[in-house]
Order: sequence, then structure tokens, then C-alpha cells
Amino acid sequence: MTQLTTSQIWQQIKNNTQSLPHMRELFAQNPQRFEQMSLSECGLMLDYSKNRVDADTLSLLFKLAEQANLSDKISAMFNGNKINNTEQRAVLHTALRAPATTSINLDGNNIVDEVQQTLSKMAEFVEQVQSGAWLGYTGKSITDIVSIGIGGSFLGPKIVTQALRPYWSKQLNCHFVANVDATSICEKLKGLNAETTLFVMSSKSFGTQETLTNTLSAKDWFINQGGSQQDIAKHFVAVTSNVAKATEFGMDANNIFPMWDWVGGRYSLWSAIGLPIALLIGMDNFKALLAGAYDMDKHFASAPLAQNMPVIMGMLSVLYGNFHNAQSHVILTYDHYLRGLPAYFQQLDMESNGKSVTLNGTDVDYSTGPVIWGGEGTNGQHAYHQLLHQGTALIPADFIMPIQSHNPLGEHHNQLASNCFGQTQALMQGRTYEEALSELANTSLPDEQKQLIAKHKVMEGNKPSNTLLMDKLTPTTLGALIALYEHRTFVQGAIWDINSFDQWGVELGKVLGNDVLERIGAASDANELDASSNALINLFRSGKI
Ligand SMILES: O=P(O)(O)OC[C@H]1O[C@](O)(CO)[C@@H](O)[C@@H]1O
Repeated sequence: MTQLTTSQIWQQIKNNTQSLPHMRELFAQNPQRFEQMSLSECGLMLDYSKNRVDADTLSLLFKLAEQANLSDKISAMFNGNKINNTEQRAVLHTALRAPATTSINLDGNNIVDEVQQTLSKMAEFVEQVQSGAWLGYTGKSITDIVSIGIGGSFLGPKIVTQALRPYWSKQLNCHFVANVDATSICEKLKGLNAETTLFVMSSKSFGTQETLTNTLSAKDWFINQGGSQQDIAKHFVAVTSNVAKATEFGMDANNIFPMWDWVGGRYSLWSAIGLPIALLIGMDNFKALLAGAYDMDKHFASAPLAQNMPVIMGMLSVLYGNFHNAQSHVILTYDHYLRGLPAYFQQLDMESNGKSVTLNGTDVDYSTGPVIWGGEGTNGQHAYHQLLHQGTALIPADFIMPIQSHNPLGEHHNQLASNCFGQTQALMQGRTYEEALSELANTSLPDEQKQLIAKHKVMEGNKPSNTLLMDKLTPTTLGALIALYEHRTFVQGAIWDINSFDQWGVELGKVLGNDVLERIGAASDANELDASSNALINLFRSGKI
């Protein structure tokens, strides 16, 4: 047994959760519940009153956080301690959004200076492309950006540009290629003009198979369309922490934007990995995104645990995963621009907290990261919400919605909001058998049928949700929102005493993938692997089933 699960507080939380009444009752008992269980910070309002907690639960959860030395761990991250202990790396994505006047020393260097230099290089480049001064090989301005990258070098730029569509420069369009499946790049390149297309190749390691292969194919396409080898510098730029490898690959040294090993891939959109975002929304808006995140950083680093938004959300997630056996967590964005956010949070959380040993290598005896999934409201209501309401699994939900729409049109936004709030209410209160029966009272059905249907209409309720509102989706509020989830992920990892910043499971897949690739191209059939793998490779080599 680990120290965590044998601790007295762990047991106390267990007891508390078993003795709590239904949320309906908690609301009935305490008319101040919303006031007491909501807070506004950094342009975001969090209502966490529809959770299976009372004041005692919360105080126990904060005690658990204290027991796990959460505050010290937060400081260690912000101070640049090498908390990624398996890779001996600092975790300093927060330095990417720190003001220019800040000083953060890492191995004797003030890294804020390097960050600011890169931001200036980005600003110069963005200005040239947006103004039309950056010319392609036939003297035409750029119209299309194709971003090539995968994982953290894809999801952040993609989801943020999608979310900030109202802020796009009118002259530019953006496309993302991640998958090594040729269909992805072929479909994206159809209809593009090589003379006016700029490729941004993003790879922290500059060693990711998908990204290298897609970049080579993009180069071939560019040459086939009429560009020459010398023209490549006008159409290809790279973002990487491996500048030497990028130069070796043929990237023009002036076109390489640096990042650093102290920025994890899934935390990197704030670095030059965010270049596609900056190209689309402009540097001022990109800086507003950083400012929103910085605001959340300040809040996270300084607010007491009980008034700390990421801490509250992280501890609630610990509560459900470890004390209510919740295996997944759903993110429901009631805003079309935020439709990609669940996928982004999925990588952020699952790649960070999908771990089974503690920092010192002890096996955990509690659940770590849940499955993160979700989608856009109201679409999900007509698909998977049924399972949220009446399925057997407990699935805590986050509802996210801006109060003002970028596209105010008739009754649309009122209806959207009513669905969002109505869902949280239905999840919380449910419907009792008596209520279901009385709803059927005026029908002509025989009593037996009424009773049967009423049974099927019962919704247990007591299903937890958070609601996050913002005035409007802007670069600043989006920055704060994403940083909130980054820190929420950190909080959970800190309680579970795991390393949220490595990803060895993913690395094994990459190594085995390369081995299989060699066998696919080998002179003779595969026979050294397990029977299934050999057979699959050999069928593929034969070109048919
Ligand atoms: O930016 P790179 O080095 O190409 O890596 C891409 C992605 O691969 C991963 O290592 C694993 O998929 C992610 O963490 C990372 O964001």
C-alpha cells in the first residue's frame, strides 16, 4: 500500500463520500451553495456547486493537497526545478508567457531573454507574412499556411487557431497536416498554389517520423509544382529545439524558430510552436493569449488552495477518480469555435497522467488519469448524453460556454445557453420514479404500462458537473482557460505523486513502429516476431488479404 492510500485523510474522504446525501438535498439544505462554491478568476467563472461535495469534503480534499505538499510542488515547477525526473528536465512552459521583465534562471541563463528574442523573431516574420511583404518564389504574397506537426506540435496550434477564427487575418488561410497517412497531406494540398503556400514544420525533436515524412512529401510537391531547390527558403520554415538536425535536414538557418527541452510537447503552443496561431491572428493577439495564460499562472502560484481554480478542479477530479471509481471525464464545449478543445485536453491530460508508478518508481494502488473525451454542445445531447444521464458509469462533466457569442443571431445563443444550463440541472437533479409517474398521469395508458415506462424514465441524478463561463471567447480568455486545464492536470499528478511530464509509453510505440517498418521493407518475410505480428506484416507485404 502507498502512503497516499494508507493516510488518515484518504480514509476520511472515503467516509465522507459514503455519508453525503444526494445533491438535490445538498442544494435544498444550503441556499448559499452557489455563492460558496463558485469563483471568478482571470476572466473565467467556475461554478462547482453541482458536485458531490459539502464543506467537509472540500476541506478534506484541501488537506489531502497539503499532505501531498502541493504548494511546494507548484513552486518547484515555477522555479525551474527539474521535476521531470526521468528526463532530468525543468518544466517551464510558464516562462513562455512570463512578462519580459521577469527573470527565470535555468542552469545559469535567464531563459526569459531567449523567450523574448524568439517572440521578436516571430513578430518580425508574422508582420512580413501578414502584410504581404514575404514573397513566394514568383513574387506573390502568401495566402495559405500549411502546418506540419503531430501531437503537441499539432493539437495546440490547430485547436487555438480554430477557436480564434474571428481574429484571423483576412488574407490568410490555414491547414494542418499531422497523420502520416498520405491521404491527409494529399487532400490538404489539393487546390493549393505552391507560389503562395508557406509550410511551417513543427517538431520539438525534429525526429518524429510522421512530421519528417510529411515535410519531405511537401517539398516534393513544391518542386513538382514548379518551385526549385533555391526557392525552398521562401516557402519552408521550421520550429524545433533541435536546430542542428533541422539545418542538416536542409532548413534555412534564418527560417528556424527555436524552442527548448524545458517545454513539453503538449505544453508548447505558447512557444514558437504557436507560430501558425500567430500568423493567423497576429502577434498582438498571440501576446494576448500569452497574457491570459500568465494571469492564470499568477493565480495558480499565489491563491490559497481553497480559492485556487486549478486546485479546486484538480481535487474534484481526484475525488471522482479515486473515491467514486469514475473512469472518464467529459468536456462539453457549448461554443462551436471550441469544438476541438476536448481533443486538446485529451492529449494534455492523458499523455501527462496516464502513469502507473510514482516518481520513485513504486507501483500506484489508486487510479491515475481518467479517459478524457467530449465534444460540442448541443450535438452531444443527441448522441452520448443519454449515457451520462442514465448509464451505469459515473462520468463527471465540464460544461464550457461564453456568455456572448461572436455570431449573435436571433434566439440561437439563448437556446444554446438554455441547453447548457438545462443539462447540468438534469444531471444534478435527475428524475424520481414518482415524478416520472406523475408526468404520465394524464395519459390514457393502462397503469401497468405507466409504471413500466416510469421505471425507464427514472434518472438517478447526482451526476457531477462544473460549469465554466466567460464573457466572450477572446485570445485572453482562451489563454486563461487552457492554462487552467494545464494546471488542473498538474494538480492531479502532484497528488498521485507521478511524473506528468514524460511519455515513455508513446516512445515504445515509436521504436516498435520503426522496427516493423524495416521488416515491411525487408527482402524476406517476417518470422521473428509473434505469430500475429509476423502474419500481419507478411499479408501487408503481399499486397492483399
Ligand atoms: O514535436 P515532436 O518532437 O515532433 O513530437 C510530437 C509529439 O510526439 C509526442 O512525443 C508523442 O506523441 C508528443 O508528446 C509530442 O507532442
